[in-house]
Amino acid sequence: MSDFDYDLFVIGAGSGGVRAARISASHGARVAVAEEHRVGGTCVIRGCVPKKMLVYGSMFAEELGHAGNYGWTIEGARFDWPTLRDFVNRDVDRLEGLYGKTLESHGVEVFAERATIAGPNTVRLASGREITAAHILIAVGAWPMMPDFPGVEHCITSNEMFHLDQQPGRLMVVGGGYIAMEFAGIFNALGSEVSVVNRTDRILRSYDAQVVERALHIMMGRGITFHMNRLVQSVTRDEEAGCLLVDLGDTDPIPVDQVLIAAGRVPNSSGLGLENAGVELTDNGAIKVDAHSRTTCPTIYAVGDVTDRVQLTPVAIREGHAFADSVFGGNPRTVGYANIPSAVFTQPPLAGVGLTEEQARQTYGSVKVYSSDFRPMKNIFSPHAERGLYKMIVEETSEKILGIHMIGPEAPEILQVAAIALTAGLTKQAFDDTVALHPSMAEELVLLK
Ligand SMILES: Cc1cc2nc3c(=O)[nH]c(=O)nc-3n(C[C@H](O)[C@H](O)[C@H](O)COP(=O)(O)OP(=O)(O)OC[C@H]3O[C@@H](n4cnc5c(N)ncnc54)[C@H](O)[C@@H]3O)c2cc1C
Ligand SMILES: NC(=O)c1ccc[n+]([C@@H]2O[C@H](COP(=O)([O-])OP(=O)(O)OC[C@H]3O[C@@H](n4cnc5c(N)ncnc54)[C@H](O)[C@@H]3O)[C@@H](O)[C@H]2O)c1
Repeated sequence: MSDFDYDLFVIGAGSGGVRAARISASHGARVAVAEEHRVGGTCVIRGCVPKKMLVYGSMFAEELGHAGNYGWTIEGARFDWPTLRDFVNRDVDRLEGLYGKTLESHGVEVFAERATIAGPNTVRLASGREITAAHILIAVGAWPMMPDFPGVEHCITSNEMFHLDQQPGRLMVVGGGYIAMEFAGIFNALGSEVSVVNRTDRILRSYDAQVVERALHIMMGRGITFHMNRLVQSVTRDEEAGCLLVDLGDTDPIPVDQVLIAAGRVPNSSGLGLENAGVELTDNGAIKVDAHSRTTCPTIYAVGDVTDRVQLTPVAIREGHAFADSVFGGNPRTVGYANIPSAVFTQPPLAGVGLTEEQARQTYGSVKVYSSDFRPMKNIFSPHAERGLYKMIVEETSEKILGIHMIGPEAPEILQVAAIALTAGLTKQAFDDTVALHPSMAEELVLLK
């Protein structure tokens, strides 16, 4: 029995922290967790899960819009934001309960308050109580970055989007990344007038340029307005008109009802008392870690968004699991960051794994690109004549697959399975040898030319 109160104290009960706590406990460690907000963290409470549910809710608009072509008459269809919002938030409550139960059933003690580092083996709770642990894991996530312009206090972040009293009639989204595009898609589908302000002429920078070009074309076709190469100069509240006025510098101020800032998320590392244990930060405020997620203090580890390696839930979970296996399971291991699949849940969604065409050309000089540009059967009945695009980038001689990128209905579902091909190091031939499943959209992947 050690002299410490616990073998492990986890700060933050989000994706990384909950997994690390549960697995460490199952390896026999005595574990406690502090959570200052709600168990589940960003993904469950105000990220992936409620976001995806809003996407599902908003997709009814399109289905209902072309249901008539399939012979359905739907009378009196109308959308009510509070109903969707409350439904989603009830499910978030349910999931929060399940996460809490999982921790409880593994014997993990939960402190529902903020914790900071008081020393290499000591945390201090907001109540003032100090607790000691042989190891401390920092899993406090990231927080929305707010740009510095006059009136930014009138703007909201993705955190507030899940609790809006009313659906904004006019929504302006600032940023061109995942969060910006997903919320633009949701509220466009729900009938809001949506505009996007992006500081460059490129959105979704980490995705394949040709796929992104298609996404942009489709989003504009669906009525989203893009103000490219612009920065918000100021936001003022027009009390009389009951709206916000956004100044982009070169036009008359644009009246909107809400401004969503989606300009990236910064590691949640400030005010954590890291200096009390010699835990160092990188230049952008991320906690410095080695391949085993160990910080510059040997007893303190960090996983997930606070380390700013890849800000995705499955990555935080893997890092938390590898930490627990390494420190308490007698199985030291690291996380592989190659070929992480990801998706943007726009409408239609896009998804990708491996190198984009530009990255592959930069790395290999010359590569082969196979593609399929097709009209999904589902869209034949739709008012949108939108086309899907699938791309496979392969090494020139061996035809080993370097990347797969796609836009079209259900792209994330299809890409998750296709990503296995990169992990397994397959070549294009393996796809050619696979019989098509007809009629499906996924069959385009084994018919690429
Ligand atoms: C709108 C949105 C949509 C997203 N969609 C996706 C998606 O579709 N797919 C995907 O893979 N990823 C998505 N993400 C990213 C994903 O949510 C994060 O990568 C993931 O949650 C990171 O997990 P984490 O454990 O590092 O931190 P978090 O899940 O953020 O957990 C950190 C926890 O620590 C708590 N905390 C912070 N400081 C303290 C303290 N001092 N004391 C006690 N508790 C503290 C916080 O309250 C929080 O609960 C999305 C994010 C957002 C914002
Ligand atoms: N589907 C998913 O997997 C998903 C969904 C949402 C979020 N996430 C994760 O959360 C992270 C954060 O999402 P995000 O969309 O906030 O970040 P992001 O990094 O994807 O995009 C940030 C955007 O903000 C712009 N920007 C930066 N500074 C700005 C400024 N001062 N003014 C105006 N624009 C500015 C950038 O050019 C970029 O377009 C993502 O990196 C991602 O890993 C994932």
